[in-house]
Amino acid sequence: MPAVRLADGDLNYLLEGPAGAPVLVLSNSLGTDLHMWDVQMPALTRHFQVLRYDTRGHGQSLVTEGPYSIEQLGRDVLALLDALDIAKAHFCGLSMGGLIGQWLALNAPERIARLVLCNTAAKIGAPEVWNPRIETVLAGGAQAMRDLRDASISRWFTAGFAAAQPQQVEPIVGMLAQTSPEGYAANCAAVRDADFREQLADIQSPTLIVCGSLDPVTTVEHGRFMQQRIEGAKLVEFHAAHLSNVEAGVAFTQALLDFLNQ
Ligand SMILES: O=C(O)CC1=CCC(=O)O1
Repeated sequence: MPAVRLADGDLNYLLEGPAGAPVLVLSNSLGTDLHMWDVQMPALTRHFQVLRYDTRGHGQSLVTEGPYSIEQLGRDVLALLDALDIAKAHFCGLSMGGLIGQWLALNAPERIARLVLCNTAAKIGAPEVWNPRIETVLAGGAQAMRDLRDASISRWFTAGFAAAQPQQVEPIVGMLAQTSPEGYAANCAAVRDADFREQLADIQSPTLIVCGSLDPVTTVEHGRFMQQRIEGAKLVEFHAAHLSNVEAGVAFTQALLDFLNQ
């Protein structure tokens, strides 16, 4: 797979779709990789050059010493755009990817055309959630990553979807088992430390907020909080848990296309 050389390692990416089409960047959630977007790709690449990448600490990308920060992960995206000579792009991020999207829209607004914030919040969870998880994976390594499986499935998918669609669920949870414990812990710290609640009103990019009505992590209320503060933001809600792009696949992709093609 292609990679861009950063100062401290290689960032893995895929760029697919017709040359000359507008660029859409897709940013993964914690414990997944760029293949979390596979279900969206056939439809999106009819309209866009889709640039998806493995966030630092995930997939085939560099794993450097943690803790990371959302600013660091946002600067990785800017380095990726610079390396590929992309001046401006649409950005769609889910959960941690949505935190990266908020940082980019606030700190590099000239690079972001339209912004899609999926299953995310201005602040996700509390240190009491993140610190024990960080300690557990750093102490337990690969086995601890495998042990996250059941709890992760129950946050990421509704019970009905997980039971009915194992062929969709298994590849995603497989990404978690493949994630470096050090990378995962470093990204948990980035999520723990991010808080955009006081800055949301400064976001100027046209914004779509996507929520899962059964998301136990980043709730519809978190989505409405963002919508109330980002001028003109639209909100759509799907019957889904945290990974709404997988669980509500077709409807999610259509909402994304409707918004980006406006
Ligand atoms: O804890 C989870 O697995 C859900 C989550 C929080 C941030 C993120 O990207 O995913």
